[in-house]
Amino acid sequence: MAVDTPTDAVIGLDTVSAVAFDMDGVLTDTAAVHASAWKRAFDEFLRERAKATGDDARPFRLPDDYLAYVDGRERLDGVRTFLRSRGITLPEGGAADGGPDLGEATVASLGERKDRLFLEHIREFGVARFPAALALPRRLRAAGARVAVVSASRNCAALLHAAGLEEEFDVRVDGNDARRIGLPGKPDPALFLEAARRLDVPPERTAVVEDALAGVEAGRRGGFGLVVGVDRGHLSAGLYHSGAHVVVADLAELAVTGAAA
Ligand SMILES: O=P(O)(O)OC[C@H]1O[C@@H](O)[C@H](O)[C@@H](O)[C@@H]1O
Repeated sequence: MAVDTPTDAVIGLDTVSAVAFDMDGVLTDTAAVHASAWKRAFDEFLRERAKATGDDARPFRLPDDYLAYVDGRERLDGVRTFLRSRGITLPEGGAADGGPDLGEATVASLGERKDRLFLEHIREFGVARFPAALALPRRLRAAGARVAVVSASRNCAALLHAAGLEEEFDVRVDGNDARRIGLPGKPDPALFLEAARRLDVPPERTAVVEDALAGVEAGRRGGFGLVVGVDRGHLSAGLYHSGAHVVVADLAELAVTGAAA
């Protein structure tokens, strides 16, 4: 992806009139919770597999494996993409498939194991939102812009509720919609395009705000008017490389100018 000259950290409502926000790592402080649940699920599987086959048991690396193969992707797509990076293919399995037993390990059972670990953590510790996660959508709506939340997660509605953000968006497109309507996950732009369609604003007049490389790539491939990368770690160069027009460390850095028609 070509790297443009970075633009200012400004959402100008003369050029865009809607903003689509990713959730995990952008609005809610949950990217690290996903990452550690993935690590526990994959490491257990890799250890068991190595015991049985003598194969490579290198653990899931944080943050590299998470950022490259799992972050922003739909749950089962994350399982497949990481396993592929280790040359491992598993049967798909199904909803009733479970059990951490090596003989029964499937794409679905690994995804379910991770989801159990993720939800255990959320139940125990709750969901924190970033301070500007409330202020920025409110500021945008007050200026006449429409706002959406777009997440690969099937837990999106529950997390928005737990973070006190469920009333703050005009439109939500999440992992359950993706499954129901058959939309491909990020880095495909389908989820963001669906949000723009529901907002009734063309992509070129919609901004995307994303922390994941796959999500930034989706925004750029979808022809969105402004793609903002949110760098919560040391990912700035990667976000620009994936197509971000501008990268900020937090939503609070984004200024809003003008008013939507
Ligand atoms: O397993 P869930 O809650 O449906 O989430 C799917 C994915 O959702 C994304 O938002 C996260 O970046 C990923 O880490 C996560 O795996």
